[in-house]
Amino acid sequence: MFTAAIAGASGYAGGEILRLLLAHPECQIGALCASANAGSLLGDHQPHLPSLADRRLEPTTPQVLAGHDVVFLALPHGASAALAAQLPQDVAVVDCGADFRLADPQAWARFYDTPHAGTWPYGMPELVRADGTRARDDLRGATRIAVPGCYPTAVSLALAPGLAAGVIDPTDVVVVAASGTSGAGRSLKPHLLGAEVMGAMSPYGVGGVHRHTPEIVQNLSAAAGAGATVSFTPTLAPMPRGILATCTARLAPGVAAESVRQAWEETYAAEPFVHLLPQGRWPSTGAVLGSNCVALQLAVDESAGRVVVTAAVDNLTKGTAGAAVHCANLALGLPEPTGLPTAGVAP
Ligand SMILES: NC(=O)C1=CN([C@@H]2O[C@H](COP(=O)(O)OP(=O)(O)OC[C@H]3O[C@@H](n4cnc5c(N)ncnc54)[C@H](OP(=O)(O)O)[C@@H]3O)[C@@H](O)[C@H]2O)C=CC1
Ligand SMILES: CC(=O)N[C@@H](CCC(=O)OP(=O)(O)O)C(=O)O
Repeated sequence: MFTAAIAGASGYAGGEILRLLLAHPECQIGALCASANAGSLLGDHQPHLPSLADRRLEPTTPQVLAGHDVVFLALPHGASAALAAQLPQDVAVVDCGADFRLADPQAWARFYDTPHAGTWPYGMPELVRADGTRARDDLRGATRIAVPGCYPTAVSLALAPGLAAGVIDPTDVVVVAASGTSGAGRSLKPHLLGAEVMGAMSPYGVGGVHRHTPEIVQNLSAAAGAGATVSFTPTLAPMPRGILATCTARLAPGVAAESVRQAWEETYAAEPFVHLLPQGRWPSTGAVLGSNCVALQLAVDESAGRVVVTAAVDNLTKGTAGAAVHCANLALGLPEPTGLPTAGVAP
């Protein structure tokens, strides 16, 4: 058994971590923390978690969080570093924010307005790298882990196999992805007013300025073993959760179209949470809601000379909380799939 504290328990990511931990056979849920909402009941914020409704939220302090085996941080960017620095090194800290995801301080400075906090092992276990290792190799027994962003999860798992196998060109990657509105968190944002979001799709962060761009570049470069160039355009879709990423890359010279799929089949054959769908069936956000899986499909567009890979994830499950629990399992030496759902909620 392990004990877990959750900072950010009143938010979307914190709520999803709690939903998963309630079904985790090895977890005992400890302190639940918030900021402005400290003192209120969890049931005021997470009505879908009735068994925890009467738990009172505590202030987010190192004293409250220490004394647990695992601390999940689901806080706004910039809030994790000071807190983590005051937690004992033997506590496994799993951070859902961006603070420790990027290795390059200059890339951080171009996209974020807080000082670069540092770099922790990157919590995308299935990510394959050019040297054949996977990111999980850095996560077993780790006590500090940076959980990936939701778009980088979909895009990196979609393209890494082809890059690592050299069948697609890392210098010409184009991604357009649609996200549900929960990706933006719970706090009020004018562009997310219901009347404006419902019934409309719109792009944002256009022109290479979205802060997930350097994280995607970092992952695709690690997979390719060479610098990747990525044009990434996010769009907002009228749905509460889910991401559908359409990723295309130029077919590498001399690669036969019919040999392309093999790279994905071999990379993910033994991965419980990455599903390359049978040929002809395409991913849908509706099929992965509440599940810790990414669904993938690919096709070769021979007239354009490009490989098209589509990925669907639930931004709050595989895209955040599921990855966080998966990482905690690795940190604690538990079987990786413990407590994690592969079944979604449909329709
Ligand atoms: N939503 C998503 O799909 C994804 C989110 N993430 C990351 O997870 C983190 C949380 O996101 P999300 O749950 O969506 O955000 P929310 O806005 O829904 O929740 C934020 C939580 O953090 C608490 N909080 C705010 N400021 C502080 C502070 N200074 N100190 C302590 N606690 C604080 C809030 O408490 P209170 O209610 O008291 O204000 C609330 O519990 C972010 O870093 C986000 O980038 C990562 C991938 C995907
Ligand atoms: C729809 C929407 O607004 N999505 C968020 C992504 C949230 C997320 O995954 O990422 P972080 O952990 O890096 O914040 C955005 O585009 O900023």
